[in-house]
Amino acid sequence: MDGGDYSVAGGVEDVYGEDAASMDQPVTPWTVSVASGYSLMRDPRHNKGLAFTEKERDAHYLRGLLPPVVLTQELQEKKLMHNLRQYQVPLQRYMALMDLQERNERLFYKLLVDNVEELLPVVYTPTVGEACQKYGSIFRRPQGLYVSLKEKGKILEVLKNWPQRSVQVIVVTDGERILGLGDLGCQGMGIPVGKLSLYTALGGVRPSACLPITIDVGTNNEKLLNDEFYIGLRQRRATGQEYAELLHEFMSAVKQNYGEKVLIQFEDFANHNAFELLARYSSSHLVFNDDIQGTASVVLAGLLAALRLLGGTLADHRFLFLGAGEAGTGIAELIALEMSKQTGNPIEENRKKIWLVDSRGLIVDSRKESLQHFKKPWAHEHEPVKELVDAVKAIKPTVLIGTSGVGKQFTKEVVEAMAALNEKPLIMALSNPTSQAECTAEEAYTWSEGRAIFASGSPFDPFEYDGKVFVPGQANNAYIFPGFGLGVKISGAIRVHDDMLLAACLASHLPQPKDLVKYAESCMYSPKYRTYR
Ligand SMILES: O=C([O-])CC(=O)C(=O)O
Ligand SMILES: [Mg+2]
Repeated sequence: MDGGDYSVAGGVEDVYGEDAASMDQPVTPWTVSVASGYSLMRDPRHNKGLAFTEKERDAHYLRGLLPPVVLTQELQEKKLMHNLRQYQVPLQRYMALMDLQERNERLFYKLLVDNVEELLPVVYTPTVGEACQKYGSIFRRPQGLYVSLKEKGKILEVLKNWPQRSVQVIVVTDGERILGLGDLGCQGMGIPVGKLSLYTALGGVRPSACLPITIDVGTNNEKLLNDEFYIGLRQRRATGQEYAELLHEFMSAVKQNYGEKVLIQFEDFANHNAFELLARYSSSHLVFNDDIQGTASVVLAGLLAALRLLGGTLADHRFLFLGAGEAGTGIAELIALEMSKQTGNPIEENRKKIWLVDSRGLIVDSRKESLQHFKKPWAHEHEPVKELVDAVKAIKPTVLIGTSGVGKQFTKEVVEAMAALNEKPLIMALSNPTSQAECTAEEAYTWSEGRAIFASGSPFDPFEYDGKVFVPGQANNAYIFPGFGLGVKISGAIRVHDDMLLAACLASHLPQPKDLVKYAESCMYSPKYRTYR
């Protein structure tokens, strides 16, 4: 396939001329009719602000609606970055960026693409967590689609209210476990919105193909239930059959409305629903659970990279997790699977090298009866151990991974125990946002006397210890889902398999990807302004 062949496998045709593939051709700024004048300026998808050219101002009835100057997109970008940097409070930057997204979508993505490192922590973790907590107060224009219990029996109609027809990726949450912050109910919407902005900025999936959805079945968060600015249903969470029926109607309606090939990313569901939803719909829909599968791929990729520093193969190491939910068991299982690929040993054997601690202590066989099903494969033979630090001393792991959603659990004692056992202890504090990280970068480096290899879910600044600068790694599923999603879309896949996740962590093992890269690029959205005829 050469660069000029843009036939797309996944039913992902560039109807609105948004992709790099059609950059050189002028386009008609379609809304329902041709947008012009005032309405063109108010349409975030087509608005260019002061960058409308003289010709466009004449042709599209914009004369007088704008001051005389014509700016380049680059100058607009420079101005906006300057303005953003004036805000000291991250939430103010978040709100300014959301305003920009609603005003001038291409400029928003231009900023995001050109300043990823600086803006990722604003539109995404950790600031998005605070935004969700305060969503009711900072709420301006609604983003995404809200499906609540009120819409039961009418979900297909709700989907049809969404203005875009060519949706390719849906990120959906029910808000029950937003990052490590717990149940934020309907205010979880910030998460699908943030995730999908990365689908566009990092994965090149065009904005019109992205649909953020929040399913509101109530909340058990008392604070929100009593908050006069809360935006969701003011009732406790529906569970059991009522919950399952709403989700089933939703999943069926999505397939009916958007077809077999729409990618549905489950995000921040509570453990008790996440595993079940993934199992239930993975054979009938193109579904992907970011917290289970996305996190697992990124962490495995990180481990494989870290092995170059640690030495040995995966199977030579012992792993201890704090947290046995979606992320913990997802990562553990993918590690075991990769060990099997490498050694040929049965997966049951490999699981024995991986130990998990939950809120009740080390997961051991004597607890098996009372364990939730996703924890059972990790119940190995051992006497009960209550405290993490004792589990470290008993199991002697080379790798310690935090996925507990609870901050400050890797205490000085725990890190010191890891450092006493290992020349280079590998410590991953993956819970988000920063407040929930099991330890900070500074703590990991200091308490291990500069010997730890450290990665976290939320970003930490480089840290200087004993005259040496340590740059922490970030192991966040943001490093995989946008590219993974793009790959799924352009390959036309209709189901997600574990092998695809392994392939995503081992991308350097793929055959020469020269033409594939060209092809992928041609399918990717470009935030540069288009010329309007
Ligand atoms: O959103 C993030 O930063 C990573 C993630 O999926 C989570 O913490 O649930
Ligand atoms: Mg998540």
